[in-house]
Amino acid sequence: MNNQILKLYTISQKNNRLILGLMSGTSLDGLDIALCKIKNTGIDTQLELIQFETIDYEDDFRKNVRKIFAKRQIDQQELCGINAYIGQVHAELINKALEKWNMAPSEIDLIASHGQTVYHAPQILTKDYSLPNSTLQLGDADHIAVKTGIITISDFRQKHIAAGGEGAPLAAYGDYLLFTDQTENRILLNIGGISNFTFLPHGASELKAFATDLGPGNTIMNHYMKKHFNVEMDRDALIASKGEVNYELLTALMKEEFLTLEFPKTTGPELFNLAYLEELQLSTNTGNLSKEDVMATLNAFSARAIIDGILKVSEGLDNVAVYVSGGGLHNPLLLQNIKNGLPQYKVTSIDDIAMNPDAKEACLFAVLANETIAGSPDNVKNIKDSPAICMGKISLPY
Ligand SMILES: Nc1ncnc2c1ncn2[C@@H]1O[C@H](COP(=O)(O)OP(=O)(O)OP(=O)(O)O)[C@@H](O)[C@H]1O
Ligand SMILES: CC(=O)N[C@H]1[C@@H]2OC[C@@H](O2)[C@@H](O)[C@@H]1O[C@H](C)C(=O)O
Repeated sequence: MNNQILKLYTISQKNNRLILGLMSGTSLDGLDIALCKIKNTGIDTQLELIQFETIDYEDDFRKNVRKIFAKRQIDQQELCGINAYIGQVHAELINKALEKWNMAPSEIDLIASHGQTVYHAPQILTKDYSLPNSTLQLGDADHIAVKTGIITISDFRQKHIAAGGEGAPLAAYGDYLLFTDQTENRILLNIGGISNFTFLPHGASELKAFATDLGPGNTIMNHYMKKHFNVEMDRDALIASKGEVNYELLTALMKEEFLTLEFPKTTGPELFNLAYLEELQLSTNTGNLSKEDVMATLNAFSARAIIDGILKVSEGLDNVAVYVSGGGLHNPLLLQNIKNGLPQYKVTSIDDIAMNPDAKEACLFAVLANETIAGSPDNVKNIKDSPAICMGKISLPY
């Protein structure tokens, strides 16, 4: 027997597993690395975050990925190279983190690697029904396994699509296992590049859990800041706070068909991008707005799409709490706009239920890998409109 298969078997039998969850989101800010100690599987899963680090990407990395990111026309040679390149860079960043934490690769049981989404193409976005739902995450895990010496589980989204899903959001699986409460109806809102939530009805409810994307989180704001101020984000909403919302433009932004579709649904920067904004500025004659006013309007747009989604899912329910994670939590104006639209609910950081808001997505991939190795599809059969499956591919280092 290949000794790596034996090792994998041994890991699957362990009581506790040390799993490094990796997330590289659509904001391209950095690689989130969460070292998780995971005990048990299914609804008995217990996760302890041992270490967490976001290692910022170098500008060269962003430049390379942006050559193909969310673009319909690209150079195939670059696509091919960038797949290997991301795998190599991620492996280097993992080794750097382990060194910083004074840990040897042999102490880690598994890596759970999300990879870098470069294109997301569910049929509801493409409207091309001759091709199936599809999504592409790069950063080949064989590079990660070989360069770190750690067995790596990766590419989680393909099986979701193969089994009938859109490949996202996958957060429902981990959220359901970790955060379902017996009495509280929970909405776990994540504001990354794209905003999404997992709805977790309380334990005795007839309703089922599900996750859905809502609309733009930070993505259009980031792209606008890059183009007009050559920075990656509107840090602390300093620019948006100086502007005023333009309601004509906001109304036009809110008319996008995606926002009216039933849950669950997924989207990406393929739809919510600068071209989307610029077209609507033309059609509403708001091309001459100040940059501050545009940013204030974009901030209000992200908040409005989130508020509408939350109001829709929570209609008629009591004891509802909203727990926020992702980078958008650090945008004070965005959070205030969301709170203003939901005065009836408690809206707080997911820190309140013992999860680091910046580490959450990386931890969720560690939970998915834990299920792949030691769990069962039966553990996640109660999630609405999501196939009951364990996901991910296995890369062996030797
Ligand atoms: N201090 C801050 N002020 C304003 N915005 C911030 C701040 N800190 C983080 N952000 C926003 O959060 C973004 C990063 O969020 P996060 O890492 O959750 O996104 P992601 O994981 O890349 O996205 P996704 O979940 O959609 O894949 C930044 O690009 C920025 O827009
Ligand atoms: C295709 C893809 O990478 N989607 C991401 C993205 O970032 C947020 C939102 O869009 C969500 O659908 C998803 O990530 C989270 C982790 C998910 O799958 O739940």
